[in-house]
Amino acid sequence: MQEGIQLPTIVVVGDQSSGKSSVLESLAGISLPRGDGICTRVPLVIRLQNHAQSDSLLQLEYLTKVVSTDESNVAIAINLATDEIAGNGKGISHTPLTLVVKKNGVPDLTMIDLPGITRVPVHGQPEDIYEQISDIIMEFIKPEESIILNVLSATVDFPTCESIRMSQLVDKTGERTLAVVTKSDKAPDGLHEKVMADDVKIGLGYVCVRNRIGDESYEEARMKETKLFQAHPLLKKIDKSMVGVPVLAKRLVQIQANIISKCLPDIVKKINMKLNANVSELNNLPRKLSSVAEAITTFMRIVGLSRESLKKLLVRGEFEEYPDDKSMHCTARVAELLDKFSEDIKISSDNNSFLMTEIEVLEETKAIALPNFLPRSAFQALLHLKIKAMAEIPANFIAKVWDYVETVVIAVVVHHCEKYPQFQSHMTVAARNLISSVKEKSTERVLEIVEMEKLAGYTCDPQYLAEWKKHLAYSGNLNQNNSVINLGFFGNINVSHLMNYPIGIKSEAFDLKCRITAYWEVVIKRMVDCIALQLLLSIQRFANGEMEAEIVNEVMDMKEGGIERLLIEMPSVALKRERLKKSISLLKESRAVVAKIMDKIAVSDD
Ligand SMILES: Nc1nc2c(ncn2[C@@H]2O[C@H](COP(=O)(O)OP(=O)(O)OP(=O)(O)O)[C@@H](O)[C@H]2O)c(=O)[nH]1
Repeated sequence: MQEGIQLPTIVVVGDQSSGKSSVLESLAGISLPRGDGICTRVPLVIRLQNHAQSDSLLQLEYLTKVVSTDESNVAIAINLATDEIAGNGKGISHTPLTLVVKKNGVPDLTMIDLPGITRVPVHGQPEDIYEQISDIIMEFIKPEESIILNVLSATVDFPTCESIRMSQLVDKTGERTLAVVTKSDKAPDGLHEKVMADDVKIGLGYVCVRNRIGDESYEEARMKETKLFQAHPLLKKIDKSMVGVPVLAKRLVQIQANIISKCLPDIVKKINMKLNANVSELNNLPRKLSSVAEAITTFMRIVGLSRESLKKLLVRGEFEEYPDDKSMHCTARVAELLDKFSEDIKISSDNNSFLMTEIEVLEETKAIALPNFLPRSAFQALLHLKIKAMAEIPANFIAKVWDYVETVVIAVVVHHCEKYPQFQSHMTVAARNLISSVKEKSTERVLEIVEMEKLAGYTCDPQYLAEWKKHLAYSGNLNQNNSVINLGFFGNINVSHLMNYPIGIKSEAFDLKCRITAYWEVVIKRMVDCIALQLLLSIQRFANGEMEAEIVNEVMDMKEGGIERLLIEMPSVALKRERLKKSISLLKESRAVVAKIMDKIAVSDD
């Protein structure tokens, strides 16, 4: 039950003061707290065990305590324990109190006494006392394994009993409900008829009793009970199989044996399930490291595994460790980022009207010189403008790539540290530090590449001259008077805004445009190739060794306590391990006990 496995139990329910505790007292032959107000304020589990010695042994178990007591003090001890669990007032609690009674002659029974149901709160009780008690009762009578012992006072009309209404909610046909009618001595009139009519559908039948009254001894009470049902003119009509505490004890032992044997296979299944779940949870718990040597070996193994995974993902493009997680397929994702980068550079252009930027540049670079020479500085100025327009794109691309690599590295590290969370934070810190410095270096190199392009227009690629000539071939069309003219590579262009410019300026500007256009193609290709190779190199260096070295430095850092600090386990994990170990040993023990019982049943069935 401690492990949340429902065991078959006999749950005693009844309206307030119906005589529940008195019935249990009669069965156990010991005094329990009795009274006319609310007495039972917490679930009281009474475990009766017949034992051979004449001395009885009584023990109370609650919260984390085990308290020994004896027959004369048990009622007081129960009241004190109840006060401790539910407070001194009239409050109630779900926390159970267990009373173990080992006594000669008692039936082997385990029963749970629950607070009596009352609609009206008595002085000092919370307004919602009915709901609180109903909740407790429902919790215990709902499981199919529970047998409901419904205690009804002979003095009341059974259909009006709250306890009947509640047990009917969970056991409509009454097949797991047994009724005990108390106070038969107080209301003998019509009792025979009442139990025979069975208006409230009690599947397991009725047993009428007369409990101990006042200071009577149990023996005295039993004798008076026997006499009552034998001699009373009205009560003697009730069948003898339906009267008296001894009959009740016998019926309960029988019912308990039946439900236990019916529920055992299911209980075994539940124990096994719980056991398996706990064992696998224990196996999955972070491992405990007991020595520095073990910590170093484990650490180096994790570092090695992480490096291997990163090489596969970042360099070799092998994704068998993450077949379904596309975000971890790095070579492909980085290639996509590179494609996007190359697109972004290509579309970065100025917003001026056709040829206007070139004309403005020519205006500003004119000098006292021959007119048919294109000034070199004009091309240079135009090149600078183009580079300025795209200057941020390469650095942003590098940042994006390394941010992405960081998420992959962290995921890999976290995965390999799953069972050793004490390594995780150190490794992720090291990875982040390293990536940030690699990112910085990488950005510097890329900015250098951009800077280089500003130095001078140069290429040995023959494509430049070929493309320039191809574009320039349409230069003659600038002489046309049409507002839209065909300019080959540039398409059909509306040139009405150029009408007032002399043809010489227009031709020079177009020549400049053809040159820069042909050259820009070369620049983009060169830049993308160069940045891509540079990136590949830094990723490779990172995956091949830099990362490992950084992590080892971070973890071995003597100032921070070195590798020893990894031996310290998280308290929550240690607690969980302890709890699981305890639970596993308890479940194994229970499994052995249940197996023994089932063997006994099998033998007796044979
Ligand atoms: N005459 C007579 N009185 C009884 C009998 N059974 C119980 N009583 C009395 O009825 C009163 C209530 O009995 P309890 O056993 O305390 O009832 P309970 O249902 O356990 O009470 P709560 O747990 O407080 O709801 C006590 O004073 C008992 O002595 C009986 O068979 N005959």
